[in-house]
Amino acid sequence: MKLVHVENYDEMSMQAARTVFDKITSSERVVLGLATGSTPEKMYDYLVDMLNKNKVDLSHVYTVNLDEYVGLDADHPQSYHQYMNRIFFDRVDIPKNHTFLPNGAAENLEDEVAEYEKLIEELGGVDLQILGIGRNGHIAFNEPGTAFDSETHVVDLTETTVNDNARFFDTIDEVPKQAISMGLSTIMNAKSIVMMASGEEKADAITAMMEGEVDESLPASILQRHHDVTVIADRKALREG
Ligand SMILES: N[C@@H]1[C@@H](O)[C@H](O)[C@@H](COP(=O)(O)O)O[C@@H]1O
Repeated sequence: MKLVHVENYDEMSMQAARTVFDKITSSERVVLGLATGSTPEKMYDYLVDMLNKNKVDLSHVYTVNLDEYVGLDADHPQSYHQYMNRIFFDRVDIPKNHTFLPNGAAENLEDEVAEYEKLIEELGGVDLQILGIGRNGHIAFNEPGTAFDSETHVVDLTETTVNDNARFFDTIDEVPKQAISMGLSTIMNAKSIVMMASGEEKADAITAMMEGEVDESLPASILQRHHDVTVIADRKALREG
């Protein structure tokens, strides 16, 4: 695991955006694994600026998102589909049929998770996976206790995660209690991984991920077994004062 120390959230975002930009502009074809949440927001802003300023042709770019809430239609303002449109897809020219998220409103969720896992394989796998990390060490929506060999699956969200995500919904009752998430083995299949972490609230998870036991109680700890993980973390997430 390579650790990139940065000063603050802004620098973390810029550093991550540069990594994605370099991957896009140095590849004939690239499959990006994309994340949601508040951490990657500024990374997308910087990346959009870089791509548009340099007039980069994006017809060779494919994207698959880590997760989507169950029970929200793709046009629900708080769905990750809409998050991605707002923050990225509506601002750059990646062909719309090259971008994929799980369908959280699928009739048959078990079919949906199997199809999504198959889609990722058919795309040739993820070349560069962007990750955030939850306070409890979850990645995507793989909560503590998720099997390391899990593929794309339906997950029950913990109270911590539901409460953390409540900020995006008007009432706690509206917050979805389940999600479709790439599994931990799905994530580990990515050729390269970049994790972003900013702020004191991520410090325990980051420390445990990098220095703790590789154990299913800390989903992110599986990343210690991956051959190419870069963690871009700011001083507060590293408790460097
Ligand atoms: N599914 C997302 C994760 O992908 C994200 O990493 C996590 C942390 O979110 P934030 O970056 O807002 O702290 O929240 C959610 O659980």
